[in-house]
Amino acid sequence: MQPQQCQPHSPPVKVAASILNSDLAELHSECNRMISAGSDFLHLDVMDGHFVPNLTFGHPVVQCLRPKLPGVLLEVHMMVSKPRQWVQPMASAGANQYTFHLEPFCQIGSTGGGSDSSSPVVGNVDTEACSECIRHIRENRMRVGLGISPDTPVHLVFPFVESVDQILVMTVHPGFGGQSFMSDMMPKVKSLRDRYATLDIEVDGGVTPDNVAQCASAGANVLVSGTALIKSPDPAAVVARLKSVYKS
Ligand SMILES: O=C(CO)[C@@H](O)[C@H](O)COP(=O)(O)O
Ligand SMILES: [Fe+2]
Repeated sequence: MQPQQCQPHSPPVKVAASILNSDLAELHSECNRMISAGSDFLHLDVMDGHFVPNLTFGHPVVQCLRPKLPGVLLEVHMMVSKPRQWVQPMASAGANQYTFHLEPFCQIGSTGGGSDSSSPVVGNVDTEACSECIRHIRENRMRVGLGISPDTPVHLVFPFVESVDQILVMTVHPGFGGQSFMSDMMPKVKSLRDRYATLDIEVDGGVTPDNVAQCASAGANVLVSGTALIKSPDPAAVVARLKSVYKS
């Protein structure tokens, strides 16, 4: 595969394994398997059944995993309607990065799309409440990620970029692993990279070696991959293929 021309000066590529579709009965060993395969960190998808129509796990699971994964960065992807509520419990449990969504701080418009609150947003962001959540995450000594669902315009995160560590552009409608990658999210990624040369830009949902070139050329440098890694007989080869497009 020809090295993909990716954006100049982008920060280094990182692969985060999403364990959502792993054998949750063997979660600890699945996490170790993903780290041994070369994943840079773990992406734990927390869902509350309100923000998205699915329910997964919360801070008690993080608390159990933490001592068994020394030195591993744990990102919690908070697909929850009240992101501020879980900041302190997750920090106490040992999460290192708290990635929450903008949508709970927005006036949800009736613009079709999904029926849950992760569905389309027409704007009117409660800037102060979102900024306060960011401050609260910082006070709890975690890295800050801010995510947008597919129907949320990218410009809504611009006011927050300088105060967070990472912006997450969802490339599926949040709620489930194993969905198909949404290529039409790449203009959002490019719009962010064109403005913010050193920002960590994360893509999450359906990312595989078959579509990673699009992510690289748009400017994403943090790749969340779940099914493509978890279900592979050789996850190390998948990690290598994901990273290979970034080698100049
Ligand atoms: O947040 C989500 C889904 O809501 C993602 O983290 C997916 O769980 C990633 O899994 P794949 O789409 O790569 O299988
Ligand atoms: Fe996720």
